[in-house]
This record gives sequence, C-alpha cells and structure tokens, in this order.
Amino acid sequence: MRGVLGKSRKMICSLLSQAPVSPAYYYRSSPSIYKPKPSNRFSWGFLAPIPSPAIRVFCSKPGEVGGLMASSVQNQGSISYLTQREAAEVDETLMGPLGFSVDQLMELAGLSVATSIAEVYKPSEYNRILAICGPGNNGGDGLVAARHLYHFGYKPFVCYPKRTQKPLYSGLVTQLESLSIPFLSVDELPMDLSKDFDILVDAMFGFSFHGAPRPPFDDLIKKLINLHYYEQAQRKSPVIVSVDIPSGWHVEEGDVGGDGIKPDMLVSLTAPKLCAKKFSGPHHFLGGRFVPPAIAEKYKLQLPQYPGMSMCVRIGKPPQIDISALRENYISPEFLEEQVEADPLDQFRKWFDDAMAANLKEPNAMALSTTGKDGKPSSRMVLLKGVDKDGFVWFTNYESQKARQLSENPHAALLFYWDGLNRQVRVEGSVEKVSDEESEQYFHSRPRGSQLGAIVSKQSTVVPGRHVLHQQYKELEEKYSKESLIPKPKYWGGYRLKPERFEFWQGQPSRLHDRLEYSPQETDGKRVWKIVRLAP
Ligand SMILES: NC(=O)C1=CN([C@@H]2O[C@H](COP(=O)(O)OP(=O)(O)OC[C@H]3O[C@@H](n4cnc5c(N)ncnc54)[C@H](OP(=O)(O)O)[C@@H]3O)[C@@H](O)[C@H]2O)[C@@H](O)CC1
Ligand SMILES: Cc1cc2nc3c(=O)[nH]c(=O)nc-3n(C[C@H](O)[C@H](O)[C@H](O)COP(=O)(O)O)c2cc1C
Ligand SMILES: Cc1ncc(COP(=O)(O)O)c(C=O)c1O
Ligand SMILES: [K+]
Repeated sequence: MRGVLGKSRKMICSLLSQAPVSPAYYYRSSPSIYKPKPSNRFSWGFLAPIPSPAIRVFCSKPGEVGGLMASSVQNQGSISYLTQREAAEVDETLMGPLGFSVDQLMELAGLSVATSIAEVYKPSEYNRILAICGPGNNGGDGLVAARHLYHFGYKPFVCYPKRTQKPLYSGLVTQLESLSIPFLSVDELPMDLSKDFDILVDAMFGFSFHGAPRPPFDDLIKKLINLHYYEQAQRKSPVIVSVDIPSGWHVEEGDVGGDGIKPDMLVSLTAPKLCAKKFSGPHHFLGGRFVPPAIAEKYKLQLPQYPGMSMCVRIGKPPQIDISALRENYISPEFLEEQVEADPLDQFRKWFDDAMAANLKEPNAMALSTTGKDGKPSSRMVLLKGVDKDGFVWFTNYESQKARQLSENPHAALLFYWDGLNRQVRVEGSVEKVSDEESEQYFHSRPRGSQLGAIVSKQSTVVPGRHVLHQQYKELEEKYSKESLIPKPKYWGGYRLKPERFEFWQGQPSRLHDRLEYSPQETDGKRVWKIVRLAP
C-alpha cells in the first residue's frame, strides 16, 4: 500500500512539473451601448487566450447570465471522453489507491453541479428547482446539489423515489429535511412540470446506466421529454440540467433513437463520457475538480483548466449572446433625503467605506472624462489617491492626452461605479495640478517598478513594440540599481478636482432609482450644499 501511494505521489509531482498549461479562453463583455433590434442575436467572435481567466459568461435566454464567478470556454475538439468502462475504473482508482471516499467525491460533484447552475441561471429568475434523484451515486450528486442550491438562494424540491438505506444517503436526506426542503413522491408531481418549476435537475442515472429505464424512472424521463413539446407549443418550459449523463441516454452512444431528453445544460463530472459528444444544448460544463494528474496521465485525459477557484468550467461551444437581453434588476435599500449627509464629502466617505467593507476590487478606480478645445470628450480609468475638502486627487503623466485636454479645458467629470452595491457616484468640477511637493511625496511612495515605469512611459505616444518599453526599463533598472531614490520625472504628477456637483445614485427595482444631487448655493453669504432628487 505504501508503495502504491509513494509511487503515485512521485508520479503526481513529476506530472505536475511537466503539465502543459491548457489554454483557457474567454469572451469579452463590453458596455452595452449598442442596442440591437429585438431579434438581433449574434455571437461574440472574439476569443483571446489569457493566463488566468476571470470573466462572466453570457448566455442565450433572457435571464441567463453568468454570475461573478469565473468561467472559461474551452474548445470541444481538445477534450477527451471516457468510455463507460473507463469511467467506472476511474471511480475505483479514486476510491481505492488514491484514498478518496465516495462522500468526498459526491460532495464535490454536487457542489460543481450547483455552481454550474448558478453560473448560468440566476436565482432571481430561475428559482424553483426540482431535483429528480435516482438510486445510485448520480442521485446522490443530485441530493448534494439541492442542498448547495438552497444555500445559494434557490428554492429546491426533491423527488427521490428509490432510496437506499446506506448512511451516506440517509444523511443527505436528513440534511435536506433539516432545511425544510420538500420531498415529493412521483404521484405528487404534476403531469406537466412546466408550471411549477424553473429548473429540473436530472440526477436519475449516471455512468452505470444500462438497458431501458425501469419504473418509475421511465415515466419521469417521459415527463422531461414532454416538456420539449410544450416548448414547441410556445409555452415557457423549465430548463433541464443533466448530471453527468442525460438520463435514458446510452452512456457511450448518446440519444440513440433521437427521442430522449434534450437537456439545456449538461454537467459532466470528472471527465465527459462519450455520450457528451452528442450533447447539443447551449451549456456544457465540467465539474468534479479533484482529478489528480496521475489519473489524467493514465487515461490520457485532456481536460480544461478550472479558472481561479471555480468548481466548474464551461466546455463546448460558447452560447450565443443576446446583448439586448442582458440586464440586472437592482434591489437595494432605499436611499432617502432624510438619511444623507449634509456634506457630500461625508456622504462620499460613507459610501467609500461601504465599498471597502464589501470587499469590492479597487473601489478607488474611477472614470475620468475630459474634453479639449475641440469639445470632443474622452474617458479613461484612473485611481483616486486622496480625497479631502480640497478635492479628489489622482496621478498621471503631464504630457498625456488627458493632460493636454486638461490644459485646454480644466474641467472634468469623475465616475465611480460600485457594482456589488448597485451604486454610482458622479463628481464634476474644475481641475488643477497638485503641488510639486505633493507629487514628489506620492511618487516615492510607489513601488520601485511603478516609478521606473512612469519614467519609461511617454504616456499616450506611439510605441514601436513592447520590447522597446522593456529595454528602456532594464536600462533604467541598471542605472538606478545602486541609488536608493529614483528621481521623479518632471512630466509626472497629480491633479486635483475641486467638486462643483455631486450625484449619488442607488439602483432600485423597475429602474426607479434613487438619485440625489448636491450643488453649491450661496445662502447669507455662506456656501451650502443644496440637495435635490432627480428623476431616474
Ligand atoms: N469519479 C466518479 O466516478 C464520480 C462519480 N460520481 C457520480 O456517480 C455516478 C455513477 O454512479 P453509479 O455507479 O452509482 O451509477 P448510477 O448510474 O448513478 O446509478 C446506478 C443505479 O441505477 C440503476 N440502474 C441502472 N440501469 C437502470 C435502468 N435501466 N433502470 C433502472 N435503474 C437502473 C442501478 O441498478 P442495477 O441496474 O444495478 O440494479 C443502480 O442502482 C456518476 O455518473 C456521477 O454522477 C460523482 O458522485 C463523483 C465522482
Ligand atoms: C483600473 C485602472 C486604473 C488606472 N489608473 C491610472 C492612473 O491612476 N493614472 C494613469 O495615468 N493611468 C491610469 N490608468 C490607465 C489609464 O486608463 C489610461 O490608459 C492612461 O492614463 C492614458 O490615458 P490618456 O491617453 O487618455 O491620457 C488606469 C487604468 C485602469 C484600467
Ligand atoms: C499608467 C498608470 N499610472 C498610474 C497608475 C496608478 O498606479 P499607483 O497606484 O501605483 O499610483 C496606474 C494604475 O493602473 C496606471 O495604469
Ligand atoms: K443524470
């Protein structure tokens, strides 16, 4: 036993060091200023390899969008598929020499199913889920997924007609019961599932399925097939998510007669089985992030890289994007005149603290909009580096495009967008350079690399290639290798915007957002901020 483990550990290490990094692809979203005709559906053609994908996935049906979780898209051609026998062998190896227990694998598999669903179907629009669970481990995955989906904010129901008395399964049932998740018998299910559920999780059979489905699963499978006809009759029907194998399909041949279920999503576990090649629905995911390199090597598995910390990864063709259907319904607490600070700077600090507390990434990133003498506006992101009664400060290159525009027209607008909080803040005012001292002080507080970078970059001018920047950077690194202080170039420094108008925006349902505007007023020779509500 020790020998096997020792050997596999060594093998794992050596495989890890040689493991080719499979390319991960993502497709980009962009601000949706384009308003297509209702029928205008098109797919995003742009797929770019990135080292660590972290993106949203957009899908074809209204309400289907990726959450904030990362996902990536992988070319179907480069993925390998398992036969039924190989799938069973992998199972045995994982739970034999590799030391996994069935509970562990099932927990991770069920979690993968739940996270795949959450990536595509938002709980606000696809809330009622029926998990139909079969007698084997595929059914167990369905029970685990139902529990996670409950915690993700969905309302799951479970149909589990052929139970096993094994402690693992009775434990899963108890866990669901303790969450008051209803169990429905086959008789309690409506004839037509389309009215009561938004998502049907097909966890009836996995890779050990053989022959023709026996009762009561034959009828349950028919219920799922019938949904297809309701849809053809223009009725809204729930989406079907199949766990590992679309139930009733041959594990290798797929939907042989062509009259089987047609899932919208397939979550392959460990590695796709051969039948997955026949899956033509819009969402194919892989889950079960536990495959050790030793197994991948043995079965020559080519699997996509899981992005970041994600429990699932999209495989197969990217779905078509209907940009016109992408929308969020903002749900936030009310933002009322009585609650706001009299001084907009205090209000800004309050919201900034909220953004920090919510762990938002770079809450100090703001869009800066400027116009030159030609009156043509341009925007770009900069980082807020200080804010007080004198204004909002950022640093940049004094010979950049924005600097040229600011010299021609010293007025600008700043925009903060705090996605996770449904908030934006607009600040407008006049701009001036900060003192040289202030720029000096800030410049030397930056990492050495960024200081050198600022010297190298003649910001907004044309560069013949990346190598030129790197070459200059290297030369500077050598030049200043023995110096503790890197001199700030004259062409780098800060700007300060003195606010003349603020607007605090908080998203609300039905687009009836809160907008409170602050503008300065003279009252009895004193400057005070007047607050008004603007129509959304
Ligand atoms: N790495 C892995 O391997 C992992 C595997 N995982 C999961 O395990 C799944 C495989 O599980 P599994 O082996 O328990 O098989 P599965 O198909 O769920 O059920 C077999 C049951 O169905 C029955 N049955 C068969 N045919 C039938 C028919 N025609 N009509 C009626 N009943 C029929 C059969 O009864 P029998 O025919 O033996 O009498 C038996 O009771 C796999 O797909 C994945 O989801 C993950 O949890 C974690 C990682
Ligand atoms: C999140 C983020 C923060 C940025 N922060 C700064 C910054 O603080 N200063 C800066 O000069 N450029 C910053 N940039 C780069 C600018 O967006 C822009 O590319 C650059 O300043 C040139 O703009 P210009 O040609 O309009 O002058 C940032 C970019 C991003 C995406
Ligand atoms: C070109 C440029 N300058 C300055 C900054 C701000 O960097 P720092 O936080 O080091 O001041 C950024 C940040 O992205 C940048 O891209
Ligand atoms: K299934």
